[in-house]
Amino acid sequence: MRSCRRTKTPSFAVEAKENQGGSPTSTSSYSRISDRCTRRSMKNISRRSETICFCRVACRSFQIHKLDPRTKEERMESKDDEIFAENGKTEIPKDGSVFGFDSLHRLLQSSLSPQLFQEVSRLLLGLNCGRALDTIAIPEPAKSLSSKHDFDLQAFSFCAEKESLREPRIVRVGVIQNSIALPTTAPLLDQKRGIFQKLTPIIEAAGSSGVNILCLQEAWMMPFAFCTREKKWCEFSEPVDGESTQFLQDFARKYNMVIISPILERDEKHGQVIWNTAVIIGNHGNIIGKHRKNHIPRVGDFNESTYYMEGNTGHPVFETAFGKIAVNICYGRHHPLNWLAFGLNGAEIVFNPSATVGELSEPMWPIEARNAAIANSYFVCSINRVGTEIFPNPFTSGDGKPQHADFGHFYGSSYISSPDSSCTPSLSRHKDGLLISDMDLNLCRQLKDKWGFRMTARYEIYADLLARYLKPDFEPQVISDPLLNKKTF
Ligand SMILES: NC(=O)NCCC(=O)O
Repeated sequence: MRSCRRTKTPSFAVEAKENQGGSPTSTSSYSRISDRCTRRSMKNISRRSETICFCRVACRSFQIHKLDPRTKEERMESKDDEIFAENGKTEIPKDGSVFGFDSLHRLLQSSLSPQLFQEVSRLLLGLNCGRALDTIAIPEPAKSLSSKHDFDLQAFSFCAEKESLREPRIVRVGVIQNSIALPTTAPLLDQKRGIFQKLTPIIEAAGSSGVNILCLQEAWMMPFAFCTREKKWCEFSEPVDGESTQFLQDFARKYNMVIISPILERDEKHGQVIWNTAVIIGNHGNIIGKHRKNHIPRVGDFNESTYYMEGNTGHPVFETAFGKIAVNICYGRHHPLNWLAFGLNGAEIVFNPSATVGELSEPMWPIEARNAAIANSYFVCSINRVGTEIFPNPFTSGDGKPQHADFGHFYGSSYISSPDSSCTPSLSRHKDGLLISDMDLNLCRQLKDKWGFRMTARYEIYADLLARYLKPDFEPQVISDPLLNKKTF
């Protein structure tokens, strides 16, 4: 078991700050306030003190502080010309970044004074055991893999209170987000092998950092071609013990690591039926079991029901060497009962491997998994793929949009939520990444004891409602105001 120590100035944090140009604030930084910014901020604020305060925050948001790597002096670049076009409208960067930053968190870190950033982070990410999450020092081999192969690498640690009768149960979890390796026009086998090759250094980084449980993104071994409705993409499907599983089994054995591998599954024993499945590979390289996605999207270009069936594996929890885990695949995150069922079966960590795009779901992304972690007293690891995948033939989805050849931007932003409502910052919005987190699983029971959600849940009244609701003669319990349809004057 790892010990859960609080380090004062983790070297990784300092480095990350330098990389992001997060230099300390000086008052002179505020003096370069652009006319445009001043006009904009003054428009709606009348009181002088408020105006100054607002200007400072707003204008710093559009100025980028960078440390010159040679002189270590602060350079400041104004970004507002890049952000606002002539007509005053924002231009969304095509690369998927947040105006040149990997994430909103990093934009804020670079733009706010350290004190403001600390308070903003507290409000956005919450506190774990009353404190901001610690970063953990990442081993050198992983750091050099991340610089060589240009993937985002972040690591945090969730603590629990010390208990008198139980030892801490700290596990190290890793999640990987990635873009595809080759264009969707390349031969299918090359595409799949290209992804294997791309993922190898990221998985190596996880293994060499001592990750105990690693999860990849939904259908990681193929482009997310389900928008097209073309049947040729079915060729990517594999049996549970197929090539992709074998590829990962080697890493599981090498690093004594449980690996969750979400694939497109072909069930050769049942008439070639296709499923969206997570294979759970044990830390000895054995296959512990599988879970098939329960809820299939019927939204936008997510035409997934053309390809695979609604899962028939229930809500299994897999008892592994490192804890009880479950997998709620992508669209299942919109279904609170799906989350609940994994919790009722005793999950301590639920992984949510996903593939979703900005226009559709980005405002929901930071909320749903975090809410599930709180409501069910378990950890949730949310993973989303990255990049824009362009397909050879344009398609439509009956929603009035002109034909197009891509889903839109998969916005990455993988993150981890804790039952105490705190969460990590998210990985990059546009780059591959590995997010590592230590978590003391004792926190799950501690939160159950604190909030008593299980004890106050009143499942019987909901079981009764659901049983009635499922009957064809169900009548909703609505009590109408008797005066509704009467004239009262
Ligand atoms: N892969 C998948 O189920 N996507 C649906 C879109 C969403 O849930 O955001």
